[in-house]
Amino acid sequence: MIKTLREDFRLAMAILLSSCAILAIAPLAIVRALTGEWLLAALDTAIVLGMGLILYTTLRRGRSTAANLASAGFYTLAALGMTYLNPQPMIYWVYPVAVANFFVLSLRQAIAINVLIMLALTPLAGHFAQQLEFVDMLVSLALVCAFAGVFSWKTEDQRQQLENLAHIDPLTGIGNRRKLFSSLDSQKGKLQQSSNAAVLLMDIDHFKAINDQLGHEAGDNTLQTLTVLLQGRLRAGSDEVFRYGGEEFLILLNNTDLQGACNVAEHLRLTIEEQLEVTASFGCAAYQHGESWDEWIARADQALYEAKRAGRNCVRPAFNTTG
Ligand SMILES: Nc1nc2c(ncn2[C@@H]2O[C@H](COP(=O)(O)OP(=O)(O)OP(=O)(O)O)[C@@H](O)[C@H]2O)c(=O)[nH]1
Repeated sequence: MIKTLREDFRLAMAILLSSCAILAIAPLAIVRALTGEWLLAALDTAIVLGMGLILYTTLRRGRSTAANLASAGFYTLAALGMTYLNPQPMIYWVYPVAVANFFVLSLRQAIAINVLIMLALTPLAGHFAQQLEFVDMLVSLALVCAFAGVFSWKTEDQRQQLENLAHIDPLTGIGNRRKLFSSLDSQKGKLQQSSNAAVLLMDIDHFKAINDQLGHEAGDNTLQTLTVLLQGRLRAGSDEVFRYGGEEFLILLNNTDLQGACNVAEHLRLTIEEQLEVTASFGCAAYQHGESWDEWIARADQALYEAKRAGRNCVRPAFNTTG
């Protein structure tokens, strides 16, 4: 869960906001009950319970999109409800809510929900002593939304750039080892349920000789050409290729058993031999129920080692260690 929170900024924000809202509103509910403001006290209690429920389900599921929409919708409606009951002081709750929407929802969703908030506030114009006061409130709310929107858009843009830097290999433009593990984690349920996925670990043969004889740039070009070739031969949408190490690539094949994986590897091996000036060795391993990602890849690595030992330019399967 801690890892998910570190990686999912919006989920972390939703959890932080719900926790803060509960801590801030619970004492208000008690004070209002003690001073006899029963309606507001009941509404505060409903908000605390609702936020508590959302917090609990968000923490249990660890997924952001639906939980974030639910929590944003809930606290927005709560703030509007409070404002309708007691417009003058309660309208100040609309400001943090409008800002929070930009950090919990996508930019479009936040803009849409904040426009709806402004529209929902217009019937309250009559509660202000002067019309200008109400216009002031709407304009200041729009300004706060504009600043929060630009800030959250910029933050999201920078977060995306950082994520790309951390996950994409700059030479080949495909995912690196970190991206592989985050991709495996995101498909965890599917992979572990179907137990029908395989990895190919592929290593170029005698790659050092290419660097030594033709230069590092020629070596780089080979890696780029090979990447394009691999991408062109795999099933778009279901297979993924990652740069696992220097001249080592990992191919993740969904809905593929060991025999199918070996067939794909053999096809790739022949294509590389025909079209490039290098050859490659392959180790294949089908996912074995209950094993960790590291154990799965280690079996493919052992099979690759056997392919190298057998003379290179060949494919070797990793047999299951159980059953
Ligand atoms: N040009 C280039 N070379 C790289 C890159 N990353 C790793 N290498 C080189 O890849 C070579 C790998 O060499 P080795 O591990 O000895 O393997 P090999 O020569 O392919 O031999 P076998 O794997 O046993 O067939 C090293 O010379 C690395 O410097 C890269 O990004 N670009």
